[in-house]
Amino acid sequence: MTEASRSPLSRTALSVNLNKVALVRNTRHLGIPSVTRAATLCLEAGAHGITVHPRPDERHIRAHDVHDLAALLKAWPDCEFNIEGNPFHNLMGFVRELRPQQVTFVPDSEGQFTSDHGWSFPADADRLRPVIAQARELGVRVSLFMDADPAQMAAARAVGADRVELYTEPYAAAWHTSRRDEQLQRFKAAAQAALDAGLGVNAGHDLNRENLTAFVRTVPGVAEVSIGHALIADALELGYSATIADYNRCINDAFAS
Ligand SMILES: CC(=O)[C@@H](O)[C@H](O)COP(=O)(O)O
Ligand SMILES: NCC(=O)COP(=O)(O)O
Repeated sequence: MTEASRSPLSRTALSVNLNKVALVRNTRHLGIPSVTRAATLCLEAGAHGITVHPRPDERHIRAHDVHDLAALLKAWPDCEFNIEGNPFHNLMGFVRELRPQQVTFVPDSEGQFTSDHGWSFPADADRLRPVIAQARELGVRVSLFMDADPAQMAAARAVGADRVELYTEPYAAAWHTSRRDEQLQRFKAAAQAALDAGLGVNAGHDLNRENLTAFVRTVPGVAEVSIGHALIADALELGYSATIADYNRCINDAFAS
């Protein structure tokens, strides 16, 4: 995969979350499926980045995976490494040591089943400000995981964040219901408020091949989507190459006139 054949980054970047590859790997002591092999195949197929969420209980991504992926991504200078997690648990050590291109702060508790809400302002402002400053001083872009609430975006900017990641599960859950359009409008308003506040916009959680095109078409300025659960499930059936090609098609369809 050359820079010329990768979808141009002026469009929405696809960052592949590899948590679920590690989850399967961890059920045996055989090292398969390999997280680094999965990353290589996804990047070769045209993904723009790799995301991991090393939870404190190491149920899926383990500390060595984060180090291995950081080393691997050095060979892919046009691609980004995005590490997600709670900056008040285990995340900042990875940030200081590995300096990924992006870190996404997520307000999960230890042992949380999966991410299900964003930061809340003004409640979280004072504790977030110093950790955001630390990461940015290390040259790491900071994205805050946020519910799609337009009223929260200026506060996210005021604490120093570069981007927000809109938590898309409510949109994905509404996809097969009459609330789909209402959710799309809600995310559109939140993204516009973020852009107006000077923030970049990322999005993720339960995005899939059904709901991705409408999201990227309707919600303004989405710089990056991070997708794991559905994408890895698709890859079990289609293989990584065909799966990444189809997710990039979903994104490109959003920009087709
Ligand atoms: C922040 C976010 O939405 C994802 O990282 C999601 O939490 C995936 O984590 P799991 O794979 O552990 O569900
Ligand atoms: N930030 C969201 C992410 O990385 C993947 O979420 P999901 O697609 O596994 O729900």
